[in-house]
Amino acid sequence: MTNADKPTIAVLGAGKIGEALLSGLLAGGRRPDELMFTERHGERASELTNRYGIRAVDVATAAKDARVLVVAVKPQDIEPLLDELAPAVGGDSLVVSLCAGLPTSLYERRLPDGVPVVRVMPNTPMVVGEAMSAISPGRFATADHLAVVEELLGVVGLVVRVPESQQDAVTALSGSGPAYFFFLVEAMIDAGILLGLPRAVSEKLIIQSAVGAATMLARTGEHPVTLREAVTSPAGTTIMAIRELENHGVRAALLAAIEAAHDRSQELGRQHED
Ligand SMILES: NC(=O)C1=CN([C@@H]2O[C@H](COP(=O)(O)OP(=O)(O)OC[C@H]3O[C@@H](n4cnc5c(N)ncnc54)[C@H](O)[C@@H]3O)[C@@H](O)[C@H]2O)C=CC1
Ligand SMILES: O=C(O)[C@@H]1CCC=N1
Repeated sequence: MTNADKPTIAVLGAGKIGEALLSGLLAGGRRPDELMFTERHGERASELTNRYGIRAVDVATAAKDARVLVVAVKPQDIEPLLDELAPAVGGDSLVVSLCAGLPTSLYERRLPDGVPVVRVMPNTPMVVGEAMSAISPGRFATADHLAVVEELLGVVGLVVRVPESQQDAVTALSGSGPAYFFFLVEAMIDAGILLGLPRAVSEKLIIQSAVGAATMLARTGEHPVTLREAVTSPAGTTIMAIRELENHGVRAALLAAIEAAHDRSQELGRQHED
C-alpha cells in the first residue's frame, strides 16, 4: 500500500487503548494529519492534542473525514456512541471495534445496512509496537477490509485472523494478558523486597528476566516447558520454587482466571443483545 492509499483513521474514544493505538501509529510512521480522535472529556482531548499534535473532532467530522473509524469506548458506553455514529456513517466507511465482548452484529443492527465492521481484540503493548491483535470480519466486511485492518494493526504489532466465535477467548488471553504478566512481575518484585533487596535492584532483576524470557520464547521457537526445564537443575533452587507454585495451585488459578475473563467478555456482549 502506498502512502497515498493509506486511509485516514479516527479513534472514537481516546482513553488508554485509543491513545495506545494513536501513539503506536505515530511511532510506526503515520503522520498526525492522517489521524484524528473524538473524546467526550475536553481536558483529555486537549492533553492528547498537545502531546501528539492530533486533532480532536466530533463524530460527524470523523465519519466525514476518516475512512476507518476505530471504536475504543468501554462496552458500557457503546449505545450513545452508536446513536451519534448511525446518522453520520456511510458505506465508504470501515468501522473497527476494539470493544471487549461486543459482537459485529450489534453494529450491523444499529448502523445503516451494508456498513462493514471488523471486530478486533488488541492489547496495550501496541505503544511499543508489540501488540497482539486478533481480527474477525462482520457480515459486510470483505477481504479488502480485512487487509486494511491487518495493515493498520501490523504497524503496531502482530495480527492474526480468528473466527468471531473465538474473540471472547482471545480477549481473555491476549487482550487482558499483559495485565497477568504485570501482576506476576509486581509480585516477584515484592519477593525481592521480602528477601531484603533494594526495590530498584529487585525491579531491574525481574524486568530484565521478563524481557529475557519473553525474547527467548519469541526467538528460539522452543516450547516453554523445554525452556523451563533448562533452568531447573536437579535438587537445585528452581525446583524448590516450582514445587511451591504447584502447591499453591498457580496453574489452576491461571486456568480459572482466564476462564473468568472469557465469561465476562461473553457477558458484556449479552448486555447488548436485542
Ligand atoms: N485497556 C486495554 O488494555 C484494552 C481495552 N480494550 C477495549 O477498548 C475499549 C476502551 O478501553 P480503555 O481504553 O481501557 O477505556 P478508557 O475508559 O480508558 O477509554 C475510553 C475513552 O472513551 C471516551 N468516551 C466514552 N464515550 C465516548 C463518546 N461517546 N465519545 C467520545 N469519547 C467517549 C472516554 O472519555 C474515555 O477516554 C474497551 O471497549 C475495551 O474493552 C481492548 C483491548 C485492550
Ligand atoms: O479489561 C478489559 O475489559 C479490557 C479488555 C481487554 C483488556 N482490557
